[in-house]
Amino acid sequence: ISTETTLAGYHFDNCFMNAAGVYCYDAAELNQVQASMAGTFVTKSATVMPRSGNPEPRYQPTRLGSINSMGLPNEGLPYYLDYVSQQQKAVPDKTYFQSITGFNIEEDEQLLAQISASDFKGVVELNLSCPNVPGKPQTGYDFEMVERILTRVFTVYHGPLGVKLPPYFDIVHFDQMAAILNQFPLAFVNSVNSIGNGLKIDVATERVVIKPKHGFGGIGGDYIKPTALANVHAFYQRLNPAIQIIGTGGIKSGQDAFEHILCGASMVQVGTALQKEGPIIFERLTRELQTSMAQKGYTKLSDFRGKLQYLD
Ligand SMILES: CC(C)(C)CCc1c(C(=O)O)[nH]c(=O)[nH]c1=O
Repeated sequence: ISTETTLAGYHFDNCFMNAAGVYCYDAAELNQVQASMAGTFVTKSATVMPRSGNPEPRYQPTRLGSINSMGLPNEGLPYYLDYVSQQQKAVPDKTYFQSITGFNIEEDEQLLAQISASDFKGVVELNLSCPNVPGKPQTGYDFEMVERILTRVFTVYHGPLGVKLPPYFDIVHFDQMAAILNQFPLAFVNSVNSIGNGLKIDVATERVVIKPKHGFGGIGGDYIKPTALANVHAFYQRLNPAIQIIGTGGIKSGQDAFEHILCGASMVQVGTALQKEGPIIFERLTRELQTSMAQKGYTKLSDFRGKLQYLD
């Protein structure tokens, strides 16, 4: 029974990997994912300049998941390009993901130009949950901006590239976003990023639990699995089949991964549960997915990928 997969034309021995932002800030963290049973890793979203991010506490685990307002702390794109370049030489038979996010179109273009000028041979994940013009919603919720960014991106960058999307909650938004995404030669769409601006309260102290943004932060974990599955399946139903889906959100068991793949995912990313359990989790998740598959007589992911059935 194999949990291998193919994405952007590359083969991966395992369909599990980290979600950007988790266990991917620096070499110390990335080495642990690289040494684990994960099929590959994605770096923390890199920006033009290194960033220290928001004041702590900025991440808190909760009983059912997590809340974070990290503020994009990262070492800057050159640091990650150097690390990936080392890994491409040390472990050449794997393909790596570089996440990036600019604060405007010019920065996106600058980041992609840096990647083109490097020896990077992997896959780019453009994080569209980044802030935009003040007073406007995050990029992923500003549809005209998404179209402008992707038009520019595919004019300047010609390697395999996908986008990390925030969750959508309205069928018309699935339709509108799919109509935009289908215009571009995207390798993949990764749904979902955390559900934005949730609030976790410590009732004993009657206080919020993270410092930035008066305690408001992105929500991950069990809370977001139904939304994640819906976004994965909505885009799987609507996108050109050449655009594959990465499923992220609420995966803490092999069964959760099975559900994402049943909805159409070709790769699954783990955030909150990885943060809690560490990279050893990939052994448990792989074993549990294989068990789910065995119980149903499946031997490979394509036996059931996207085969969610309806009641009609
Ligand atoms: C939320 C942003 C800081 C604008 C982007 C980076 C990011 C962060 C973060 O660095 O706070 N956290 C998430 O859960 N998802 C993200 O995409």
